[in-house]
Amino acid sequence: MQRFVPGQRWISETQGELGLGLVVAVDGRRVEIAYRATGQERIYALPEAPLVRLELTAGEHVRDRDGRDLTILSVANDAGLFIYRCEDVQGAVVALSESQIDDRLRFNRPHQRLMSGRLDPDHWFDLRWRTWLQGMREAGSPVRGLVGARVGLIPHQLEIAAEVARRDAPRVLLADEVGLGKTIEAGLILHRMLLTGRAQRVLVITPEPLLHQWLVEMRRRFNLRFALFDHARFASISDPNPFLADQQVLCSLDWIIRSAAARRALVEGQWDLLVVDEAHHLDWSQTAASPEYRLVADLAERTPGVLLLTATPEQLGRAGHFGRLRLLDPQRFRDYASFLAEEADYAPVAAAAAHLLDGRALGDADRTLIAARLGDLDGLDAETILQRLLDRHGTGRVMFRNTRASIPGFPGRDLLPYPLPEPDAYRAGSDTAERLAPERAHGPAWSEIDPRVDWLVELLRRLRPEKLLLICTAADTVLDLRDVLLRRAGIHAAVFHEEMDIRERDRAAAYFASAEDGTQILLCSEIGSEGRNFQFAHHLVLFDLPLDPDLLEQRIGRLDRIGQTRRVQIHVPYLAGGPGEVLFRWYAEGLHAFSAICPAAPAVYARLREDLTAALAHPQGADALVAEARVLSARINGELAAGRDRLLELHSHRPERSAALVEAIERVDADGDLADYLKRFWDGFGVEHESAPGHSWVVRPGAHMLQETFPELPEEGVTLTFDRATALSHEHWEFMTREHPMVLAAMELLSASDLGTSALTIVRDARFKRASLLLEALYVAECQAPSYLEAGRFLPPTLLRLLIDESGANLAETIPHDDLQGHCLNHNHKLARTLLESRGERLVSMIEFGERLARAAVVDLRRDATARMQTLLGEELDRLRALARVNPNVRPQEIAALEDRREQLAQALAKTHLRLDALRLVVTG
Ligand SMILES: Nc1ncnc2c1ncn2[C@@H]1O[C@H](COP(=O)(O)OP(=O)(O)OP(=O)(O)O)[C@@H](O)[C@H]1O
Repeated sequence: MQRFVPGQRWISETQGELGLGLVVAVDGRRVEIAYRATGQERIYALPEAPLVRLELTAGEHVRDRDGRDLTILSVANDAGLFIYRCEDVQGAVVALSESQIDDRLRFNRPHQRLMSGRLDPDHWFDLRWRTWLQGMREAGSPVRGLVGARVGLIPHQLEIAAEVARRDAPRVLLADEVGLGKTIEAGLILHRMLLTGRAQRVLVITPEPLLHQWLVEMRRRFNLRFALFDHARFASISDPNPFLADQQVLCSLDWIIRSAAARRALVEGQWDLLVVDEAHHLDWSQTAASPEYRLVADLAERTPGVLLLTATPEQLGRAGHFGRLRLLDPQRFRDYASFLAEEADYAPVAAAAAHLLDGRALGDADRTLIAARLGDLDGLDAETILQRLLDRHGTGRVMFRNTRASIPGFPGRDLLPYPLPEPDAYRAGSDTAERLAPERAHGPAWSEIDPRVDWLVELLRRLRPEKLLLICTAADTVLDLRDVLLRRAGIHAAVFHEEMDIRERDRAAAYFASAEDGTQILLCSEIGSEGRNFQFAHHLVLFDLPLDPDLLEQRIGRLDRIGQTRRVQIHVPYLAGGPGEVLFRWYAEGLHAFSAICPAAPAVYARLREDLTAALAHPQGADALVAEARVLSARINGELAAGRDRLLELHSHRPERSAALVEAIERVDADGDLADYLKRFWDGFGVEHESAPGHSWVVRPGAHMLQETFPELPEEGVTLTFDRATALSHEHWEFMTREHPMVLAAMELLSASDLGTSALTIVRDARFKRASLLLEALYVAECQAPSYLEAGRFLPPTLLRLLIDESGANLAETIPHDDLQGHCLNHNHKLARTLLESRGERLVSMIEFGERLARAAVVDLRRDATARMQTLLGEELDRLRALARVNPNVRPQEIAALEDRREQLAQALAKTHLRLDALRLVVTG
């Protein structure tokens, strides 16, 4: 009789699908086994329990409960438990008690199963084969991580994501203009990095009003479930560092700054990737840095990957911009004065490059200017010169900025000004600030005399039922407006301001968004002007105007963003004759900032700030101010358009590259294989599925499921679609791609199980000799390496299919898997046994033939993968080294990391090993 000891691992002889069992209790007559992978428990009577002990030997591969891949070096016995001495992928030696072995261990030994007559239906063997093919396709795909997101294929976003995610520890500033999809770009980058294992611990920090939107976007578009940390959650986790309890964390900068304990824990959070949204709030000057800045600097110092997001990188001036770049690379951006000098030095070169961009030849002066940077230009075509300039461009490698001008599809915007009489009470005795914001200077009674109130009531009536978003500076104005609208006109308004908590704000935004019973208007304080998505509305009311032009653009960007279907109507009421009119004219006639983005606005504002202040105080100076602003902004816009911004844009989006990405994703989308594959899967597991209207499927647990649950399938079922366009218009349906968690988990479930690892089929086909044997063997070559190395790029788990005949020849090339359809013998145990016993010896030698062939094939695979890796990383290294000589943006650590990566990959690929995954004996006749 076997001696059972708690902690030992056993396998059911008759129900292998239960998975790997763990002895949890034993007495003289019974043993209790828990099968944790399938959530089952069984009690067996002793002594005849139908169980086989799991005994691994040196050289075998195993995974522990923490997911570490280990190779067994030797085995010892400690009071009835096997203790395996193992080596992990980094070469460290560890001891592994058998009780700690991953419950989902693949303990299948296909030849033993086959020989002992434990057979599965053919369709499982078939599904195993298809699963490996799917996995190989995914692992080797150049668009891995970009396919599974529920996003439209917008070229500039895909290119930025592919470029950034490719880098070792990317540290970049994503600075596309407002509403062009920075959140989507960040999501794509982290989706790809998570999927390939390059990142596991991700921290996203946003301003508080954007928390929920991020949470929802990550879940809905990328299937990423972030844990939203606030004070309550932090306090409820008793771990020494509560952040370590979750891998993907979202929290607000506001909360972190308030809580010293949370700040300490956050900095110790061991993140792989840090994302900071609305990063222009991180204030820095040469003499001081804000607490927010200092916190992010601490985090950025300890985190390999950093993405900073801002639509208005220079909102708080050039120094602040430099400060943010410094967070990304403190060595490169060490000194503000040299940064400014370098930038100034660069402008004429970039202006010269603009000639090339326009297809014009370089004049002598421009040629000399560029040659001074690039060396001899003889023999170089325009494309090469531009390429080199891009590589050496000042902030090129760390900053990406796309502008609306380069992205088609925005419907445009119209300005609708409304001059209104300024009440006498506002004019008398008020200073400029008070006249500019009378609603804040005159107490709650302001709404009784302010003409903007009646105007608003009238506008709402006229536009009903169209929705309006109103933005003003202060929460008090929002509250006063809400009251007066209700009192005077019976209009209910939703409000959104900083004194509401996050749930109240989200509720208000949803109330406004609701098409059926939502409010017509949402009254927002400035807090609503950042990051939020309100593009379902087409009317924006600017109840007052901010002084900072970036803030104005943020406000307009709530509606003028991707997804807007109509021209945005910008309604601006202002009080005529006073500073309100001056400010309006400054934007409307000086900067033309309402009708389109004015890239020059921050620079013009910086230069004419004092003149603006003077004209606000003395409105008669407005004409001169507006004229000056018009000339200056035209000039600066012209310079920007002709000069370095076009280089930056080109660097941020190279159409030929992004077109290739779009095409590759479209090819994957169009491939119908996935639907067919999943249907087989669902059929096998007893999951019900039926097609439903509008390119959708309804999938739900069946009455006779193979196991209690199917991964990622809720009890009530789901509606899903394989079609991207449908998924975009039906956001509550699952978008099923090969990167969807259900697909990945199902594949993992099958390949980790025993299902389909041994089968026996009789195939009647005139092409084959009567009663001869063919052995279909599925081998998998696997390179076990730490996931950050992305060894799968060069050698994904690779399926080797062999079809061995009795003479030892491999017929796999001539007879494809799909040709071997027949009658499987899993229910005819008697015939199966007779066959296996009578042909046992032959079978053993066929297995040996197969083994030899597979080993030889692995040598080739290893060699080819290593050569591919050396070539690719060698080229990348050469390029980086060449670049580092001329562009200080290339960090020395980047080069060292790449060299190290190449070395580690070479070692890992050399250890690629072979595993027999499944066997099928085909009897022809
Ligand atoms: N590829 C895409 N497919 C579908 N929707 C998209 C795509 N890109 C962006 N959007 C939508 O367009 C809007 C703007 O995108 P996003 O919020 O990422 O822009 P942003 O640049 O971060 O904006 P802001 O500057 O306001 O912070 C969002 O509603 C987003 O969901």
